Amino acid sequence: MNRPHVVVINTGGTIAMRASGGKGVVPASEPPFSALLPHLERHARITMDDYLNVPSPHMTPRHMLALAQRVQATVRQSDVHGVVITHGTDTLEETAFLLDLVVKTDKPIVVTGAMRASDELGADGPVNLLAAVRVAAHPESGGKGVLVVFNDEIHAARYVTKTHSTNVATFQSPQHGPIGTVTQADIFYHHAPLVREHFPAQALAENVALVKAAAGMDDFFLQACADRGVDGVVIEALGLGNLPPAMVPGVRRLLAARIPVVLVSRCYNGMVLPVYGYEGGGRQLHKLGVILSSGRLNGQKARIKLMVTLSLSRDLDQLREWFRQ
Ligand SMILES: NC(=O)C[C@H](N)C(=O)O
Repeated sequence: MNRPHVVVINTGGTIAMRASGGKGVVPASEPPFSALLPHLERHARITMDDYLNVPSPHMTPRHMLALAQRVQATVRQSDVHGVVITHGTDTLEETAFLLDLVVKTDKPIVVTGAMRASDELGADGPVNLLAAVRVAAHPESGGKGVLVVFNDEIHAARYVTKTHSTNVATFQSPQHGPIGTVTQADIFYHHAPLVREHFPAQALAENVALVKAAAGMDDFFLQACADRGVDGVVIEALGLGNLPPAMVPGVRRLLAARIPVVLVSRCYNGMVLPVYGYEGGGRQLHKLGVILSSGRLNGQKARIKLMVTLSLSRDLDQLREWFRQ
């Protein structure tokens, strides 16, 4: 049988950690995947690429961009059918979304990980890796953007988020649900994401801050962003895109310094819109020049998108257009 060639790029995370050494859960000296190879090889010809072995809180935008370049080079190889990336779950959605924005290909790119260390009872890494390889090898997995496979579900990188700090069903797409299901027999897609974007970023504007709004907050963090001269700021605003009035002076200062400010909602469903006209309301912020991200991205993903897009343009109208999706 001519099996598809799938390259597995390992970057670390709990899937590659051990819990039993008395030091807490820490990276294993070697990714523990060799015992799984016979199972994976039933579905694809596997090449293992042990690229990094870091906890995902140690991942930086620089690591993510270097990974994107590695994935791009891998999918350029004509004999490669798809790529699987193993990754820590804490920042998995950020890496997956960056790959979604930057890598240009219709070949399947699948990101997975685990919630339990490799030597824990009920470790979910092996079954997640097997499912990810099966998805990457499947003929219907191409052209859907970067996929996140976890707990037998297939999610679009754009919409998936880590929702639980311990549960193996942590990855969910709150607004749209999974796009497919992995079963013992086959893989089934239910729908496909309509929004796909590509930004040919060669570098990132790394200095983008993420600030969360809460009742009664003032502009302390926004002033600190202006003092530091950050590249941009994403604010997780209240509801439909509103801020406490005491945050507005900080917003004005950032905009006067031509530092782009992007607004998303701290609600995990819905979007921000220029509706409320009161002080700090989304309509006022929009008029001031704040970019309202109508694309339903959460804060951490909007931050990744601003890092990517700012590397291509600092024009506010252009950025506003890009943040419509
Ligand atoms: N489940 C995990 O992978 C969490 C871990 N802290 C990481 O992101 O590396």
